[in-house]
Amino acid sequence: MSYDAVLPKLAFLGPVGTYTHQAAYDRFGTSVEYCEQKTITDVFNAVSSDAPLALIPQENSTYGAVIETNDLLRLPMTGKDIFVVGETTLSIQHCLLVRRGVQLQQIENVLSHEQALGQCRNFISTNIPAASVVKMPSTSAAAQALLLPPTENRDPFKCAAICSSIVATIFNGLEVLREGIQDAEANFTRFYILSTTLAFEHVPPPKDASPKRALVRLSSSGMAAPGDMHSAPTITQLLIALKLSAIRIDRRPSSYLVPFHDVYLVELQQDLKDGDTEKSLHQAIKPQWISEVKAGLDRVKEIGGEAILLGVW
Ligand SMILES: O=C(O)C(=O)Cc1ccccc1
Repeated sequence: MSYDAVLPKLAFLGPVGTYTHQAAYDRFGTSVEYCEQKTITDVFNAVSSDAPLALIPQENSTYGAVIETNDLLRLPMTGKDIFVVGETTLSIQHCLLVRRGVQLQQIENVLSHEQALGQCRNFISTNIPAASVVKMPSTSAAAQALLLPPTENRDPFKCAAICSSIVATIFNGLEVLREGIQDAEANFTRFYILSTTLAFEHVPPPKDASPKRALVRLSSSGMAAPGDMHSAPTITQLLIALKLSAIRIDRRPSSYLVPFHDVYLVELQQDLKDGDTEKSLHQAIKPQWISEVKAGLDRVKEIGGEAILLGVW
């Protein structure tokens, strides 16, 4: 009789060696089956009853929001339940990776994920100013592209990838030319853990306890025509009605055909109340926090706003 447990599947931005993969492994270790996806959108779309967990990058401490992630979260998730059920942060040190033997002065193209290219802007403009930057779906995919045969458009012996130094140990034939090339010494990326239900059980607790958080999507009513925008609730009115502490706000254009009609992705954090200690907050019961957030969303709806719960952790 076999006691092998069937592990839940976790979708991540692949191939192996991406920062998303490392962040996922730091949190989930061997408790899940890892399923690599080509893009952040593919990761999002992979979340299903077959793969109930996923990890996607959400923001970087130097380059800011991951737009692709915010744009996936801003759309009403019609017909599909995907919730943010946790967050995890990774310290990021980028390296410049090349085909073995390639020198800095030979590099004409620098390939990487948009975030990594943005986090190394000063390094590129100071050290390889003539190089063009090429956006790739992930840092590891950029490294893998260096191993492809030369084409009319791209000679891998004139290219470099920005990625984690771990990638040099995964793919043969590549070497690290420079290390620690990110513009800021302290460089962190925060990832969202996604799941099919708000109360998915297989998320290991974070190493450091943190207060309860939630992610909500707020907007004025999408039915407002351009002329009616003045009567629609403002972001200040929406936040006042919510009556919960907002710790981050990202603004993106809404999917409605009203120019400059925006949605706000608002991260909330549970407040300390009389008698609460930091410790009790960390141990706070999730259903109670969910009720507090839902009551806030109801208050937003009462003043004519749209409010949707995107996650609780
Ligand atoms: O491409 C990767 O490795 C990712 O996981 C996305 C990313 C890129 C750069 C910094 C953080 C996350």
